[in-house]
Amino acid sequence: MKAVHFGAGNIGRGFIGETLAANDFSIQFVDLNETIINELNKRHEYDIELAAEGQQKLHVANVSGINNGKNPEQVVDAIATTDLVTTAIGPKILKFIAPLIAQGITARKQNQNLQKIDVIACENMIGGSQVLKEEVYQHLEQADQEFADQYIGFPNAAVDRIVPIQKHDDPLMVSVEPFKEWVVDESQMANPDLKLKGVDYAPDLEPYIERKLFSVNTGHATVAYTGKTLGYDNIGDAIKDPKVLTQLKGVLKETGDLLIAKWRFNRSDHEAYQAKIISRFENPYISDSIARVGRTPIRKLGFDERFIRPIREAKERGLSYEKLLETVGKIYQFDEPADDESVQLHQMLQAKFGEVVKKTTYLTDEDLIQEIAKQMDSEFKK
Ligand SMILES: NC(=O)c1ccc[n+]([C@@H]2O[C@H](COP(=O)([O-])OP(=O)(O)OC[C@H]3O[C@@H](n4cnc5c(N)ncnc54)[C@H](O)[C@@H]3O)[C@@H](O)[C@H]2O)c1
Ligand SMILES: O=P(O)(O)OC[C@@H](O)[C@@H](O)[C@H](O)[C@H](O)CO
Repeated sequence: MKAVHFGAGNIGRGFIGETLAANDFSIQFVDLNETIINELNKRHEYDIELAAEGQQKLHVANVSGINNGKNPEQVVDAIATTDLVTTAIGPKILKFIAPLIAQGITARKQNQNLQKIDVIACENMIGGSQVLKEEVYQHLEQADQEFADQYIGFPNAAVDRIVPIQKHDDPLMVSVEPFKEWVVDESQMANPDLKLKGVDYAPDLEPYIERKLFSVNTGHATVAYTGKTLGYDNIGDAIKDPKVLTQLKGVLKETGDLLIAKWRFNRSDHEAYQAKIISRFENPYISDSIARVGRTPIRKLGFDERFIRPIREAKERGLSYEKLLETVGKIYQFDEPADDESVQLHQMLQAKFGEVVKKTTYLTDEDLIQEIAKQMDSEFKK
């Protein structure tokens, strides 16, 4: 079996690669990073280290790389004959790889390749694969869209494993936490016969992606933004501060109450899920920077993202969202000169806070906009 995977970065090599290799796939990684691509083509293998006692090593073999900046035609050829396409490249990058995926689909039609395949976006976002589908369809003629409707699936997915930024002499080596969870929406698959071991298939992904995004990622971002305002640089140090831990627990209580009300999760199971998340953030074998976890703050303030969506839905249901709101106020203070969105956000702060809230969150609820603006004001006065 063959897979084409876009994004040979942390989660790409550290989780998707591991899973595909364990299912006997050969993997063609697509990336712009010349060093990584050259190493993949030189060695055709790499190691993963588990960030836990014993630091067990896992081996991934049968891999190669394509630089899509230099050899886009090789990516099209690879998609034309592959059994699966996956991505872990970042939500904002999906639209840039969509033309290549579209050309690959067109090539499959021209070659009369009627094997059904799925394209799975493994990004931290709601509806990632369907968003990618919309981008891909913009580059397909009507007849090619009809072909894709029949033979290409775009099932949404939720992927959970903490993989920090890597610092090793070996550029392919990747250290990952032992925990991992990958769930795919079975109802959206074109080829449901191809099931991977190590992946869960759900009839409806929404409860799983919301539980993951609004627990792991809302919680993680809360540690990052609260920790940053208190002068910390990494997650492990920040979470040791009782103020950060209290804020995290407060936020998880609010998203937990919402998730339980909305999806009927069992409360004690959900509390165990939350406790596990806190212990994962405390993992002493991982050094994860606040710069990484807080990256792209404007994206994280999005309408359907990890803070604004639970706030909107908690408000609709008359549930508390006070701690979420407090954390949102801190996001606007996130100052990371190497992060383009952080720099942009700071430039936006010249305008009235209400205007900044509208531009970043796309909220139209005036009361909520003013609540957030007031929170920003009080955070900036601290
Ligand atoms: N790291 C984690 O803990 C984790 C866990 C779950 C999900 N995710 C999600 O996975 C995605 C990737 O995150 P990551 O942490 O692995 O990031 P990363 O920066 O380590 O990896 C992204 C890779 O994409 C490549 N890339 C960027 N633009 C490209 C382009 N136009 N064409 C080809 N390659 C390009 C980069 O060179 C990089 O190797 C994000 O959506 C993230 O939210 C990350
Ligand atoms: O990747 P982001 O920027 O959406 O979020 C940063 C981290 O919270 C995230 O990468 C987590 O480590 C990951 O989602 C854990 O599964």
